[in-house]
Amino acid sequence: MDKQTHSFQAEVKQILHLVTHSLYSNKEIFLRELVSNASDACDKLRFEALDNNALFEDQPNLEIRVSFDAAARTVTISDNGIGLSAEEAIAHLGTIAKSGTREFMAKLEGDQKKDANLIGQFGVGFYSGFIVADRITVESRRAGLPAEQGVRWTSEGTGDFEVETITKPVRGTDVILHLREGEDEFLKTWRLKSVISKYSDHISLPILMRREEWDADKAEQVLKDEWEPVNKASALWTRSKSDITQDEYDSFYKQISYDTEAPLAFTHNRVEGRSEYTQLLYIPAKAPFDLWNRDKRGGVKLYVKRVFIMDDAEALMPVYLRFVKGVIDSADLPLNVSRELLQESRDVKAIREGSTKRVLSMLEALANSEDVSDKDKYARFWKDFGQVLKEGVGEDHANQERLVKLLRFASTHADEGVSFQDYVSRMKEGQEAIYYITADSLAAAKNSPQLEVFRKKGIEVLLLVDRVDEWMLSHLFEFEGKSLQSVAKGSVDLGQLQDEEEKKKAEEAAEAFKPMLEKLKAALEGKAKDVRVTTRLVDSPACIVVEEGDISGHLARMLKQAGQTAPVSQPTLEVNPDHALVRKLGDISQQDGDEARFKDLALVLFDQALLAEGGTLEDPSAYVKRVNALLLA
Ligand SMILES: Nc1ncnc2c1ncn2[C@@H]1O[C@H](COP(=O)(O)OP(=O)(O)OP(=O)(O)O)[C@@H](O)[C@H]1O
Repeated sequence: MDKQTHSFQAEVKQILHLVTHSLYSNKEIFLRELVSNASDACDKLRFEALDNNALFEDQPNLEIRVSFDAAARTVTISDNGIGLSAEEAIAHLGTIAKSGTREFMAKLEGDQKKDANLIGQFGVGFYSGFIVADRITVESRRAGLPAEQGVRWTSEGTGDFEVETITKPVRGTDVILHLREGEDEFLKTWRLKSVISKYSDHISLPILMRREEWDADKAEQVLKDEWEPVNKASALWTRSKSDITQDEYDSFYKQISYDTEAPLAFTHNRVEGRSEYTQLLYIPAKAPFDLWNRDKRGGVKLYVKRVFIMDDAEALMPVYLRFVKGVIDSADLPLNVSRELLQESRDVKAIREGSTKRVLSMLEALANSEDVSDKDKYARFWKDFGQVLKEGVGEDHANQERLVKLLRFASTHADEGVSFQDYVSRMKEGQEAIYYITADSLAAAKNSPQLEVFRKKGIEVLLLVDRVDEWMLSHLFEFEGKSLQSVAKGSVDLGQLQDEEEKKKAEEAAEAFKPMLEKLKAALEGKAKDVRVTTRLVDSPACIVVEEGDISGHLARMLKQAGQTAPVSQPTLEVNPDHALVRKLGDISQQDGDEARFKDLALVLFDQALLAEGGTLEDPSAYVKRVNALLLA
C-alpha cells in the first residue's frame, strides 16, 4: 500500500486539541498509557495464541522495551504483542469507539488543573502521546501476518494521519514519540525509569531498558547493548499477603483503576475448594465519573494462571457492584475456551458468587466496626455508592438480607446513617411497622404534613429521597418480620400507638363533618377520589394520600419525568378536623348561597395539599387567582 492520508474522526480531533493545548500537569502519564497499551497487546496475543500457538512465531517471551535516542530526540515504546494490521491501525488509531469521550472532554474543560492523569480513565490513552510529542510514528505488524504486511502510521496530531505498508520482521508494535521542544527531560534513563516504577511496576511482563553505565573516560553515563528489567514484573496478587505492603497494594490499585486516590478497602484471598482462585478486590474511595453507566466495561479482570482472559463486567461481578476493581486469577478454569463459554461456565458463576460475598463481607466489616475511622469510611462509601448498592436489593435476592443491613437512610431522628437495625432498636412499644416516606428531596420529606402525627408521638420515620428508593421498595417489604409502611399510603393506622380517646375523637369528628365532607367530595370531583377526616395531621389543614396498592405521587412524578405514562389514579384528600381552615369550611358549608366560596376554598385546600407533597398544579394561574380572591374577601 502506498502512502495514504486519512482524516481523524471529529471526536479524535477534539481530544487531540485538548491533549495538546490543555494538559499541563502530570505530563509523564503518557508513558503509563503507552506501556499499558503494550501490555494489553501482549495479553491479547497470549489469549489468541491459546487456539493458535503459531502466533508466537519464534518469540515466545512477551516483553515491553522502552528506549530513547537523545540525538534524534525520540522515545520508543516497543512490544512483541498482537500488533496491528493496516486496517486495524486506521480504525483503532483514528477513531474512538467508546462512549465517555464527551464526559472526558467536559471534565477537562471544566477542570482548572488540566490534569493529564484523567486521560487513562477514558480509554483514549494512545493520544496522550501527543502531550509530549509533536509527531508519533507507529510501526506495527500483526502476529500471524507476513513480514511485508507491516504498517507505518504517522501523525502530527492535528487533522490527519498517514498510513503506508512497511516490512517489519518482528511482530508487535513500536510507538515512536518525536518529542516537542522543551520535553527533553524524557531523554534520560533515570527519568523514564522513575516514571515506570511509579506507575507500571506491577505490569506482569518485563519492561526492559538498556543498561546504563558510567564511562570514566567520557565522564558520562553511556548506554550499553544489554537490556535489563526495570519493573518487578510479578503479578502482585500471586504473592503472599504477608510480603505485600500497604503501599504496594495501593499503587497496584491506582495502576489498574487510574484512580489517583488510595482505595477505601481491599480484600486479598486465596480461595480453595471446588474451584480454586485468588481474588484481590478493591473498593474505591470515590465514585468514578461513569458510575451511572450500567453497561460500562468491568473493573474486575479475570486471569487464568496469570494469563489475562477477560474483563467482562457481569460475568464476574453483579451490576450493582460495578464500582469494584481488581483481579481474579483462577487456577483451574480451562485456558482454551471461548469467552462466551466462560461466561456460561459454572466455575465462573461460582467465582462470581464467591467474590460478591467477599465484597459484601468487606462492606460489613467497615459498617459494623467499632473503630471510628472504619465507620467514617463506611459513611463515605455510602455517600458515593449507596444508591448503586440499593439496586442490589432488587437484583440479588440471594444476598438481599445482607444488603438490607448495609442500607443507610435519613430519618426524622437523624439526617444520615440510619440503618434498619438502628430504626428497629428505637421502635416504640406497641409499634408494629417501619414507617417511611418517599419524596424528591430531604427538605420536602422532612416538611411533609404526613409526618405530623408521627412527630407528635415521637415515632421515627425513614425519609427516602433517592430516585432508586421507589424501585427498591417494590422489592422490599419487610425487615426482620416488621413490615415497611408508607406514611403517605392508605389511612393511617398506628395500631396500638393510638389511644382509645384519640380514636373516639376521630370517629366523632368524622360524624360531625359528614355533610361538609360530602360537599367537599362533590367540589373536588375529578381531582380526588375520596375525602375523609384524619388524625395524622397536627399543624396542616389537609394532605394527599394514595390508596395501598396505588403508586405514590412521588413515583408518578418520576415516571412522568422519565417520559413514561404513569397509571392515573386519583388520590384521597384527608382533612384535619382541628384546623381553623377546615372548621371555616365546615361553617361555610352550612350557609346557603356561599357555594362559589366553598368551592374556591376547597380547591385551594386541595392544591395546597398537592404542593406540600411536592406535586405540581395542573393550572397554577387558576390557583393564584383563587388565593388572591380569598385574600381580598
Ligand atoms: N501497542 C499496541 N499494540 C496493539 N494495539 C494497540 C497498541 N496500542 C494501541 N492499540 C490499539 O489502539 C486502540 C486505542 O488505544 P487507546 O489507548 O486509545 O484506547 P484503549 O487502549 O482501547 O483504552 P484503554 O486505554 O482504556 O485501555 C486499542 O484499543 C488497541 O486496539
